[in-house]
Amino acid sequence: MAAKPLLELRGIDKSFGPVRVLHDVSLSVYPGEVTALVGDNGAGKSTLVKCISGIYPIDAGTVTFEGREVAVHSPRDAAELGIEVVYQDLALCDNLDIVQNMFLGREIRRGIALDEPAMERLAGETLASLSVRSVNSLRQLVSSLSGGERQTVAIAKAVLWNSRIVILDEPTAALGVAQTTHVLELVRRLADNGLSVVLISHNMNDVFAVADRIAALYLGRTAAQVRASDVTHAQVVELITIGRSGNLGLPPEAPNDFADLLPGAPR
Ligand SMILES: Nc1ncnc2c1ncn2[C@@H]1O[C@H](COP(=O)(O)OP(=O)(O)OP(=O)(O)O)[C@@H](O)[C@H]1O
Repeated sequence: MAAKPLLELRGIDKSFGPVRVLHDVSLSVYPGEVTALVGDNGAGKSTLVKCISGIYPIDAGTVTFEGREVAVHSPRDAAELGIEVVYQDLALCDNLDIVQNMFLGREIRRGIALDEPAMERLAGETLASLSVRSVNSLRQLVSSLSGGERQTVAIAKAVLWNSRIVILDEPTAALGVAQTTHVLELVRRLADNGLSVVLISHNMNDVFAVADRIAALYLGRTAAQVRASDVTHAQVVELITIGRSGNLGLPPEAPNDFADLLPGAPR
């Protein structure tokens, strides 16, 4: 596993008017790893992701990408860094087919016409590189796909655009058991291919099935960022519900960032 984070957030604050939603949040995202971002409803996960993806400006804090401080002022800035977010509901257009969805807004042209064969080839290659065999035809309308296939196409779309960091917002929330397994396998494969994956999830089984690292938010603060292999389900539930876990081996008064000093954390 790589020792240096690809993306590092430090001291992130974000308020909406008088409501302070993120306070001094830290997050480190490593290449080749799945980082699960967990927290109760309203903990600030979506807001943090919107800050990372340039939708919301941060009020304070630093964002470092490959060791260099960056300013992400817009989704375009984020896309240029290779940060792609796959939202559960908004990821695809039902009335378009798989190829059209994967190239929406970034179509390949040949003269004034769309280069359909090139787009079809690239879409097919991307799906194949992710070992996706479940879609019958690249020209199938997305409305005819199952929930799991839709997530697969949405994730493949992010990969197609040379993403370095793929942020998945509850990708299995609407899926049954078998489809959840497929999507989690795909998530793991993305990381094994060297991408950084951030997985927002409320499902501890999913988290422990694929995550290398778990970042927990509690009431807009970082409760801890730990290796998944160093914690139990019960400890993560404590981090989510009361903001700390007495059994993490941290001194009781330690600031949450000390979680980085847990055994196995990168130095
Ligand atoms: N645009 C906004 N204006 C004011 N408050 C907001 C805004 N967006 C989010 N909030 C508040 O910020 C807090 C964090 O919300 P956020 O959606 O980031 O949490 P979350 O962890 O993603 O929750 P969930 O798991 O329910 O999606 C909530 O109290 C929410 O009401």
